Amino acid sequence: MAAGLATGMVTLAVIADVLAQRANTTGATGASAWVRRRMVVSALDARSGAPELGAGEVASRIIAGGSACGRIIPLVSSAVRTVLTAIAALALLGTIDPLLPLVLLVGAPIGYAVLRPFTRRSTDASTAYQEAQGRIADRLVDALAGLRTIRASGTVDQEVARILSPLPELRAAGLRSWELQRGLAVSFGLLTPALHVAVIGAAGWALAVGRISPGQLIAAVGYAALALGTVDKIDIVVDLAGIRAGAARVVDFVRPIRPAEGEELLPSGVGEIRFDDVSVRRAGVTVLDQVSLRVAAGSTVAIVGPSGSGKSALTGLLGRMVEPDAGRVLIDGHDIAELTTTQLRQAVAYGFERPVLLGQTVADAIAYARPAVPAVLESPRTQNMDRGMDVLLAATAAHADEFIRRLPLGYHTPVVDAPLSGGEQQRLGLARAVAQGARVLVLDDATSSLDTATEANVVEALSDALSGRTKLVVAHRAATAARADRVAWFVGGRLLRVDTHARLWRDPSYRTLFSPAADDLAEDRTR
Ligand SMILES: Nc1ncnc2c1ncn2[C@@H]1O[C@H](COP(=O)(O)OP(=O)(O)OP(=O)(O)O)[C@@H](O)[C@H]1O
Repeated sequence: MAAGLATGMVTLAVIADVLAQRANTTGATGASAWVRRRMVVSALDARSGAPELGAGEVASRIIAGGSACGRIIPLVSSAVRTVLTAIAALALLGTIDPLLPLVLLVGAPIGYAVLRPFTRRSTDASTAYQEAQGRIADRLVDALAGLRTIRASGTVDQEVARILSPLPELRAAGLRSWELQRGLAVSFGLLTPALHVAVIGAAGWALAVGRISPGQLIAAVGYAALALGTVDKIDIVVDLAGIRAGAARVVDFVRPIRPAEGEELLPSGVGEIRFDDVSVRRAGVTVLDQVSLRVAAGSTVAIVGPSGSGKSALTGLLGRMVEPDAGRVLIDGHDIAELTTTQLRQAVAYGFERPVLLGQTVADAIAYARPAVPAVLESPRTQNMDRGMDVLLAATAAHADEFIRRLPLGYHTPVVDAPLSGGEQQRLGLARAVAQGARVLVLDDATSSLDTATEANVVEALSDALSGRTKLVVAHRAATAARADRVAWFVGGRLLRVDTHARLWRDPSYRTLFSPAADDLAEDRTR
């Protein structure tokens, strides 16, 4: 009976071995690809609610977390194989004399007592190691983003020291891991031969008293070696600690995304916006406090306020880049929390102060956020023609067409090869927002790099191209606020007043929001 059990166990171990080989190839790569994909989505999609981390930390979590999760399947199959082999060896020992496996099992509580603190401490050391790695990556990414400042300030050495300052923590965590592993190897290195000697002793005694034959003694020595061979697989436990640390950093990052995605289009609408009693709190700070604001369809509302008053938070709510802690945001009566990404992109377009241009060519960068027309409705050829026309019209509206045509390959110039000034980048960002064709346009300081004359031209051309669309414009220049139908004035996250620029201008504290040069211009316009 025990021999049958042992044969079954050995067979299972062989099957587990075969499965492990497969798991190593397909399962592991598939699992890490799946986890990395989920992490990338979480990193890019504001709706995931993933913690806001630095770019380097995100990259390091995606790399380490993905590989940790990919190692889980082979590790589990290897652990199963090891346990089955041990059980089979113990069963075979039992067929010789039931006393012999009992001698070996005496070592089990000792092994457990050594392993338990090891896994906890080793996981802590792996976490500390991965955190230090993330901090270094974060600082490096920051420094690369500010390369011009570092070079201009001549602070390369200082930056190198700052980037590498977590190195001692990294080293300490690495050393701690090695020390723990060494300690474990020593403990098991002593335990294994001690148990082997104990089994041989017990088998020798059994031979002496006539319980077993000399042949069985030789077999018992072999089975005991087989059972104890599994103890040598402590690298499984070491690996497990690293995987636990990496997986914890994945679980913390990957959250379910809501709502369900779909391609259903938003029913047509005029672009009325309503912020209903919206509050936003971040890190214990009230960024927006019970804000209620209605923006009539087709109108332009300027958002003004001192630095840090919540202007970007308010505009970020519309594109769900900022999630409200209380209240609702509605576009044409639809709660934006319920919209799919496609519907939201159909409804809201952004022009940023420092737009990042994504896409291969300049034309791609302009068409980047333009929703694709479902293929069933239009042929690829018509789609290409429409795209080309939309790009051209958008570039013209943003006063970008002229400088784009001067680029080496015009609209086909690769973005990386396009030498663009800050103002030109802003105009491409505006063109991208126009090409998106959304009913609501948010301009967050999107014309700040343009000189006053160019800004006036761009704004005029944009109002023609975007007439009828609702606009929310973060304004730092009085001239921009003066052009809006109404101005929403924010102070410390609260909406202080909503009125026309001309009426607000009578308030001296309102005038202090704008620079004196712009004041003169605005005053001229309001007269
Ligand atoms: N994720 C966050 N964690 C902590 N504080 C935040 C967060 N986001 C915004 N804040 C704080 O909320 C306040 C409002 O920020 P916001 O960017 O909306 O201001 P703003 O009016 O657009 O300022 P500026 O004109 O300088 O761009 C600031 O004090 C900012 O530090």
